[in-house]
Formats: sequence, structure tokens, C-alpha cells
Amino acid sequence: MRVSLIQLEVDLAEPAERRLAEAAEQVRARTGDHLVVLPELWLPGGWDYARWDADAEDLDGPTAQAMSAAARDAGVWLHAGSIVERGPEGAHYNTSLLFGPDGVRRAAYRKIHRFGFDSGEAALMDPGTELVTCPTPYGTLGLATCYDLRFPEMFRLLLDQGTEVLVIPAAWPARRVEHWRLLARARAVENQVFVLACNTAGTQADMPQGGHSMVVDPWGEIVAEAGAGGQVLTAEIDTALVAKTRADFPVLKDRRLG
Ligand SMILES: NC(=O)CCC(=O)C(=O)O
Repeated sequence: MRVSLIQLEVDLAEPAERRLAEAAEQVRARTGDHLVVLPELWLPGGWDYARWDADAEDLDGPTAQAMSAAARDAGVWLHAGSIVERGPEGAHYNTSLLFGPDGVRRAAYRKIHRFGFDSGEAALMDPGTELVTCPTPYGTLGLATCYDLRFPEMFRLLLDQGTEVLVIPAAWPARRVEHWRLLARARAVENQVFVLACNTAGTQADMPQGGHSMVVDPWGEIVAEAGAGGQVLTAEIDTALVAKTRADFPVLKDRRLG
């Protein structure tokens, strides 16, 4: 399958409507791809906490509607990155959305691990509680978001739910970009899955973003990697490699602790 990771250079000085229209245009331009991925919180910004309450939307709000239409127009599976979801009773979630090529929402994942050590996201967002996987014609996708990448136990659980391709949108800063590169490969190697890790570029709320979106195969090889700036990273991947890797090097059969 052909995948494209749209590493958006998020400029929060730009009006949100323009950023939404531009992102939708970039998705529409990916006709011919099978799966397109956008980063975490690319519309409200991953680090501009002050905007989150005002920018919160419901699951069928303006971002979801624009992304649904773009997925349908392009005829692609679209992981639309994440929104600030306005949940029931004043709750807020960092929720990623997956649309099928018909524009129908197939999955919504509320980020489980919140970043900030009692401030920022950890203080302002509520934690998700459910793992999310979604079957597609190209294999089962397992959804995770940014900071989740640091919690390997989550990925074992996603593996046990059939994940073959992990899709991980992020707003990961430049100062820890080597952690990002290392952990994306580690999650691929230890679970023998493809990892599609789509980061943001640019600077948000004085926090330079790391870029370096990556497509990693189940052997841990980097199939494609972006630079630091805004970029569309496209790669061909063969998801049959998941079963082949697990058969040729059956390390997962030696698990003893669950
Ligand atoms: N948006 C995030 O989850 C940031 C995570 C991060 O900066 C880190 O894990 O380091």
C-alpha cells in the first residue's frame, strides 16, 4: 500500500480556517494513496494550551467534517491526526480520528497517556481509557498518539488486538527528537509491526517541533524519514511483511509474561 505522512508545519499565527482548508487540500492531492496520516492537534496546536477550550469540537465538528470530505474526495483512508474533543460534562480529550475512503468515521481514539507531569495536557485533558484498533483492507491499524510511544505495555495490548500497522500522530518537540526516532523503531522491532509516525514541524508556542516523521518496517528498518520542515513523506509498504517477519524470526512466540 502507498502511505503518505503529511508533516504539517503548524503556524498558529495563521487563521485556523486557512490551516484547515490547506490541510484538506493536501489530503485531496493524495489521490492514489491508500492511507494518509496527519499529525497530533495540528489545528489547535499541540502546545498552545490557552486555545484548547475555545477550539474544542465534538466528534462531528468542523474538523471532522472537513476531513471526512477530503478523505472521500481523495478516495483514501485518512488518519486525520487529533482534535481537542469536547466530551460529556465538560471533559476534554485529545482524540484522533480515522476515516474510510467513503468519508465515514471508522474509529476515534482518545489519547490514554497525557504529557505534562501534572501541567499542560495532563492537567487540561481527560485520559482515554480504551485501546483502538481498526481493520482495513491493508491490515489492522492500531492507534496511539505521541507520548503514548513511551509506554511499551500499551503496544503489547494493541499487538494482542491484532495490530499490524501502528499509526502515531504527534507534536513531538525537537529537543527530544532522538527519543522519537529511537522509540518509533523500538515499537516496530519489539512488536514486529509497521510504524507510521507523523510529527509536526515548525514552532508552536515557542516549542520547536522535531519533524522526522518516519515509516518503519517490522524489522526496524527505516523505510522513509522526513527532515525537520513541512513535508509529505510517501512510502510503499507491503503489509505481508508483518506475517513474514513473525514467521522468519518468531520471537513473539517466546513471550512468557503475557
Ligand atoms: N504531545 C506529546 O505527547 C508530547 C510528548 C513529548 O514531548 C515526549 O514524550 O517527550
